[in-house]
Order: sequence, then C-alpha cells, then structure tokens
Amino acid sequence: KHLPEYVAESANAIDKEVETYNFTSCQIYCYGPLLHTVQMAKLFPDSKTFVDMKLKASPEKTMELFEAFMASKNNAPTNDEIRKFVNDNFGDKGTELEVWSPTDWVENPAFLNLVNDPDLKQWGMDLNNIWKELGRKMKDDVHKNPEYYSIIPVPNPVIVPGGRFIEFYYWDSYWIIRGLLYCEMRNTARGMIENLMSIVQRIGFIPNGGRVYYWGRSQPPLLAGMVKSYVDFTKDDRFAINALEILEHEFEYFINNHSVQAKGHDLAVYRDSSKGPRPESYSEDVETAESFHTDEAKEDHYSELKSAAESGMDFSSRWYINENGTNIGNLSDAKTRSIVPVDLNAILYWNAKIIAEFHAKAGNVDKMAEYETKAQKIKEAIQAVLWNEEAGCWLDYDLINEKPRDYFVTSNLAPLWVKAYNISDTDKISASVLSYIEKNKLDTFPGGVPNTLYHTGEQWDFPNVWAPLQYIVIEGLDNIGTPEAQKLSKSWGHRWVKSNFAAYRDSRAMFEKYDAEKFGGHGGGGEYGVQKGFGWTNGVIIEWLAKYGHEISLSNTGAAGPNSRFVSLLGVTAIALIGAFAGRFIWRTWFK
Ligand SMILES: OC[C@H]1O[C@H](O[C@H]2O[C@H](CO)[C@@H](O)[C@H](O)[C@H]2O)[C@H](O)[C@@H](O)[C@@H]1O
Repeated sequence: KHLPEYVAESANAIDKEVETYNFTSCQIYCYGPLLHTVQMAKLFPDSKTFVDMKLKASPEKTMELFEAFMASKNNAPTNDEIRKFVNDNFGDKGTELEVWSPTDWVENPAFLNLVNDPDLKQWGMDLNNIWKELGRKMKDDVHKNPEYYSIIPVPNPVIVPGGRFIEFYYWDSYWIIRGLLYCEMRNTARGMIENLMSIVQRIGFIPNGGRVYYWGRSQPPLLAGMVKSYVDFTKDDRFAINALEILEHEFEYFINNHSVQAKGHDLAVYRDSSKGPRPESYSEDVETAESFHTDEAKEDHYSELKSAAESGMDFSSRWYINENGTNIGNLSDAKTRSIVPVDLNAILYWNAKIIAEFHAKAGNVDKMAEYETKAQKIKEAIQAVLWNEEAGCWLDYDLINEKPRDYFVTSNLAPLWVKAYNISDTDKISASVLSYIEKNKLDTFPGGVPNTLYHTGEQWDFPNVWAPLQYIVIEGLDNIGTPEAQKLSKSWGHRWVKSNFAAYRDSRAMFEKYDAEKFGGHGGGGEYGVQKGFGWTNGVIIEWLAKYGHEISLSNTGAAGPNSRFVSLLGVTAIALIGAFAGRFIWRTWFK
C-alpha cells in the first residue's frame, strides 16, 4: 500500500529531535506508518481515541509486530484486521489516569461569602465541587514506563478541561489555576504550575497539551501569567524569583521559534514545527489536504492547521486568507503562519513585563531593564503594525498581502487586557475601541460576544462564545479604566454569568463553549461535539462570582431559578383567571 511521502519523511526528520526529548512513544503516536494505517481506518468516532490508548508492549516491539502484521496482509489489511491489531496491542484510553480528589479542596471557600443571590451561591458551591471530578493523577506505571503511553509524565496531579480532554491543556490551565486560587486550592494550583515548569526544563517549551503527539506546537504562552496569578494571590515572591530562569527560557523559545518581520518590526506568529497531519485528528487533516496535489503543498497545509491549533483557536476564519486576500473560505485557505496575531504579541509583551517585574523583586536591576526594553520593543511593534487608526482597534496583519485584516475577532482587544499600549493614549484608545464595538454591534448578542462575526461552522467562529476570550475582552475593558469602558465591562460580565447560569440551570452542565445568539445556549460546530466539564469555563465563572457576586441578582433577568418560566406561566395564568372571574362578576352585576 502506498504511504504518502510525509509519513516516512516525517519519521526520519523528527526522530532525531524527539530522541533528545526522550519521547520514545512518538514513533507510535506522533507520525509514521502505524499511526497512518490505524487512523486512516477510522476505527473510532473520535480520532483522538486511538492516540490516547496505552501500548501493551514497548514501542519497538509494537513496531516489529506491526511490520509483521502488514507483511502478512500484503500491506493491505482490512479495517476489521486493523481493529484486531489495535485490540491485541493497545489497552483502553485513559487507563493511565486515576480520578483524583484534590487534597487541598475546601468545602466553603471565602469567595462564596461575596455572592448574595442564593441560587448563584449554590452554583458557586457546585462549581467548587466539580474540581473533584476534573482532578487526575497519573498512575505510577506512567513514571516507570513512559514509553508505553502518549501522556507526558508530570510530577503533580492536574485539573483537566473535561470531556474528551483528559490531560492538561496549556492555555486552559491559566483560567483553571485562577479558579483554583479563588477556591483556595493553592497547592493544586502550584502543582500544576510546577508541572509546566518541569516540562520546560525537560523539553524546552510547553506543548499544546499533555500528550507527546502535541510535541511540535505550543499554545498561547501563559505560564508567566499563571506564575503571576499565583504570586499575586499568595505573595510568595520567592516562587516568582525561582521561576525566572524557566520563564526566560520559555519566552526566548517563543521569540526564537515564532518571529517574523512586519513593516520592519519583529513580531511573532503561531507556528508549528512538526510534520504530518495532527495525530489526534489525522484522517480529518488528510481529507482537507485532498485539495492539494503535491506532498509539499499537503505538508504546508498540515502546518497551517497545526499552527491554528497552536493559537488555541482551532479552527476559525481568523486564519483564512483566500486568493483575493479576504477571510472568506474554508480550512484549505488556512494561512496561519502568515498572519501576525494581536493576542500572541500582546501576551509576549506581558511575558516580558512579568519577567521584568520578577527581576525587580529579585533586586536584579540590569535584568529588569533588559526585559523592560524587550517589552517596550514589542509594544512599539504592536502600535506600529497592529494598531489600526481607521478601524479604531488592533487588527491581525496579513503578511502575504501586506495589509491589516479588518475582521472582528475577540482577540483584537487583547492589548487592553495586558495594557500593551501607551498609557498616555488611554482616553483615545478607550473611545476608539468603544466605537469599534458599537460599529460591530457587539453589544447586541444575548449570549456573549461571539468569537468572530463570520458563520463557517468552525468552532471558533460565529456564533460560538468562549470563556477565555470573554474574559480577555471583559477584563480588558475593565483594565483600561475609563468609566464608559468599565460600565460596558460590568454589563457584559453580568450577562456572561447569568447566561452561563441559565445554561447550567437547564442542563446541569458547564460547557466548553456557548452560543452568542441564545441566552443560556451552548455552542457547537467544529470537528467534535461540545464538551462538558469544563475547566476554563468554571474558572472564569468562579472569578466573576467573586468579582460581581455582591451585585448580581437573578430576579427579573430570565436567569432566575429553575422555576422562573414556570412561575411566570403561573403568574400569567392567575391574572387570566382573575380577569375572567372579574369579567363574569361585572357582567352579572351590571348587565343582567
Ligand atoms: O482535537 C482537536 C483539537 O482539540 C483541542 O482544541 C480545543 O480544546 C482545547 C482544550 O480545551 C483548547 O485548548 C483549544 O483551544 C480548543 O480549540 C486541542 O488543543 C487541539 O490541538 C486539537 O487539535
């Protein structure tokens, strides 16, 4: 059976690098003929299932068995034969993990005292309970025999997003950790941060998620933000100082591996460094690559898709550049590596600022100045290339057509969140951004600010709304500090809490994404069904219950308790009955 060139090629090219990371199991889970054969047989409804299964023998032995199996089937096994091979050689997915109840969990964290409405308070308690369902610990065997698994061993237990996501995810962890801190689970939060730091020490950067098959891509670099959150909560400056070496390393990794030149400035793009289709969505990627006719073009397409996954926004029209230079299109128009993203550069600016702040804590003035200078350079580049005077907002920049991309995406507002602008321009920026929001009618959606305004069916497009970006936008408007921006921020914050509550009240679930068009509606689209759990959603709500809980009341909002609709129905029926009786009485008394 003909295997595409990239299967063999990627195995050779990547092996050397992976060896240094000691991900021996990559030959099974990241690339190569076994992965190709099994994933193209589409044995499971969700392609991620296979790459999360445990090996029964070592990777080398499994490859030997696979080669013998293929030879015995003339390199053309049927799907049933492939299924049997998988059953014989792999164990169930997820068996490497145990559900773990966090040891620092407390029943009534103090943030609950800040919540007035009894239904919201109960919800806060429910969310605090959900941490126990999302806790996972690796079994000892993972540490003893890591090559039998796709999971990346880490020393401490983690809180996972939930649903199909049973391992840590890099940027999700930022909002999870903040939620844990509000729930007073400092040890769990610190353990998760230390896991990520240990990964930087071992492999140089933090992959997209805790599996070897994510090894060629990262996610928005929020480790420094996590350490800062921990230190702001605990005042543990020593932790900040000890983290410095790793934070600098991660920052330099991002800059060195993602940099581009735009209008004479150094900026960063999302850019994956592996080969082949995404292992966890292998056949899906092979199928979208069918419209490309050479191995090279297919390989480029895979890179664009994995780079989009690195952005965390997989997938979205945000990454499309069609031949006319617009965002109209589909996945085959993904050109992620040619789009300078506002959020990534704002986050890198924030990284440099945090590192400078921690050096100041350590009393290291030279290093502080060095990182302040790096931050200022990124800020200048953001101002020169990404700020758009006409639009009144920051816009992603298209390197192919050398022009700004004037499409709304929530991440356009990311600089507000991390203050990546000249503070002396605050009033002007606030006014511009507010009119940008009005022009794009962003205040008209009952279920939150949609990620984009273009409906493509991809999960990071209209009408989906995601907690992390809702957080970035709403906290950004609060951070800029003008009364008008703060007013809008508060109204959107309240709306998000009430809308998430309505969804929870109706389904008893917290969702990965929501629906901008429906108050209380969950999101959909993309390549897998909407997931429940859900780490970052819960983290954002817990933080906002602490922030707004004293002033939100559910009465008269449509988000009141489970019986609100029933109560209103009862009310209408009662008024109708009273009206009917009164009518009859008047009729009898006056007209008969
Ligand atoms: O399997 C498909 C994709 O799934 C992940 O992406 C989505 O879930 C992540 C966990 O919540 C989240 O971090 C990401 O923003 C979501 O789009 C995974 O991260 C992708 O790499 C993967 O291809």
